[in-house]
Amino acid sequence: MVAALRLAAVAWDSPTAVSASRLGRERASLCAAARPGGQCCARRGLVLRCQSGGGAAATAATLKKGEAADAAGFTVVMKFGGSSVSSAARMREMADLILSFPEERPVVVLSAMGKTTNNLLQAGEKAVSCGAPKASEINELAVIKELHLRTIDELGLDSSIVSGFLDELEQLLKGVAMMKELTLRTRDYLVSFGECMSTRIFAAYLNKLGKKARQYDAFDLGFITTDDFTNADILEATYPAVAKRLHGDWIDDPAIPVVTGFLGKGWKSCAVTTLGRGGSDLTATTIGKALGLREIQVWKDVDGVLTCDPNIYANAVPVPYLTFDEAAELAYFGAQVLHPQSMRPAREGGIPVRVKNSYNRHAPGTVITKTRDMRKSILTSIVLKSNITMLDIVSTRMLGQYGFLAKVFSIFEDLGISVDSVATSEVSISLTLDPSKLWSRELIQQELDNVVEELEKIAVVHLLQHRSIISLIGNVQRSSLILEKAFNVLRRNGVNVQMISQGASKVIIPPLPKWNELCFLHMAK
Ligand SMILES: Nc1ncnc2c1ncn2[C@@H]1O[C@H](COP(=O)(O)OP(=O)(O)O)[C@@H](O)[C@H]1O
Ligand SMILES: N[C@@H](CC(=O)OP(=O)(O)O)C(=O)O
Repeated sequence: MVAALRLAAVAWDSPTAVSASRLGRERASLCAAARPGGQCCARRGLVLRCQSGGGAAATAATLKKGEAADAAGFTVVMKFGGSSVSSAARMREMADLILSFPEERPVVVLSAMGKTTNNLLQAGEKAVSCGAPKASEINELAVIKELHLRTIDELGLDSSIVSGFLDELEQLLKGVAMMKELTLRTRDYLVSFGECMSTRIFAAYLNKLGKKARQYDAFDLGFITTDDFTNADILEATYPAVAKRLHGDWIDDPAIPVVTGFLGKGWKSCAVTTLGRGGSDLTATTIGKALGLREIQVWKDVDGVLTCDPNIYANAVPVPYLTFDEAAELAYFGAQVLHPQSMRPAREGGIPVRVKNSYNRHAPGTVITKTRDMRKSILTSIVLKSNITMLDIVSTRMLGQYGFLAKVFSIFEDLGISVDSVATSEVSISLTLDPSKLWSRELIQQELDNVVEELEKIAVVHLLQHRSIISLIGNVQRSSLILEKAFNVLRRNGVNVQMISQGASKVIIPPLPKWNELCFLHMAK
């Protein structure tokens, strides 16, 4: 069972018309890419080379589990997050870690170094208002340059591996400053520099160590996505395309693939897309499914998935086993440790996911599989999601019950806003909104105003902001025990629950308003 406490969700998005094509043409340039044998590959500008129908070489069938290991020699995906590749020292350790498993034939997936993605986003925000002459002086740009050049230097590599990217990045920020806007599309292109650089550095370093490696940009490898910039979904064509390319390259010239996490190519726009924050986990599980590998390893900076966020409760301990459903609920309801969509390919491919600590490689970590023995399990994990927006919608009975529910959800569909958790009675609905679908602060209020205005045509609406959701993920067979304990704690702490729901997956409990008024307690299996 899973339980979650939600207080309030706030997120925003800018549907600003994409007007980056000129910028794209201006910025499209060729940058050196570290490849075995010193070859260079072309880096795309905002618009990538596109194939008809978005199918992108999707001719091979996805390999069944185990087939790829025989055919191409790959056995596992090893994904290293930003904290695992944050410096030259960390990159050395990760190379050593990979080489310490000589029996494995890994596909390596990397995130951007350290906080690079955050720095790129901040640099972009600053560029919008700083004016073109000042764009080169943005502090985050200097931090990014310094980190990558220092890493290259400390690893004894050639600065040309990243210098083209750094020049292009500066140009791009000047372009943003000139345009005075940062569209979602440009934002994705901007953050792609992080993964493009980290993978090139790491592949070059492995090559320097004599371990043949080949760098891949996911958007060239076959990751085809929807055109939902900043939060794109992976399309089915990705699996056969990725399998065909990795397999074919291995047969031609065996080398460890080092793939950019987080990135894809929009099937209509052919532009760089990103899979949402933390999306490299999804890249890893997608490759695992595409190649039918034995295991997907996700290397983090903690000893696996913990009983709760260690930043909230320092004594959190690792959870040894989870099911895909539990892990997905946990991630969806706010645990930062895994990307919410990342379990789907692993579940579909039946490939175990192991969450490991790159700072403590011998710790067993968490193994995530389809099923597990739940007999001794009570409460597995607690997740907090803050800054939740909640709506209480009470029917004015102008429509019948069916008509009322249908109308409410069609309003959300029309406005493109995702609903997170729902509790209903005959004449009312309480629901929380998914913050990840909303991006810009101004727009969120505008969008909320639109929702409320539409809903008020058929209902009395109360908008509650700055709520939180506590999700309790646990054994639904023990739900009464879990809820008894949870409510005792909440009562003792003066927290009033405003909404309760249990996920259909039967692994979660949910949200609360401010800390002393729980708006919703969600429970899932
Ligand atoms: N339930 C949880 N279990 C483990 N880590 C959690 C949990 N909730 C939040 N976290 C945070 O997630 C971080 C690990 O994920 P992440 O930052 O994505 O690592 P990386 O960037 O290296 O992939 C931890 O450092 C921890 O602070
Ligand atoms: N670099 C991206 C993608 C990612 O997955 O990062 P990490 O693995 O460090 O969470 C981000 O920061 O969102």
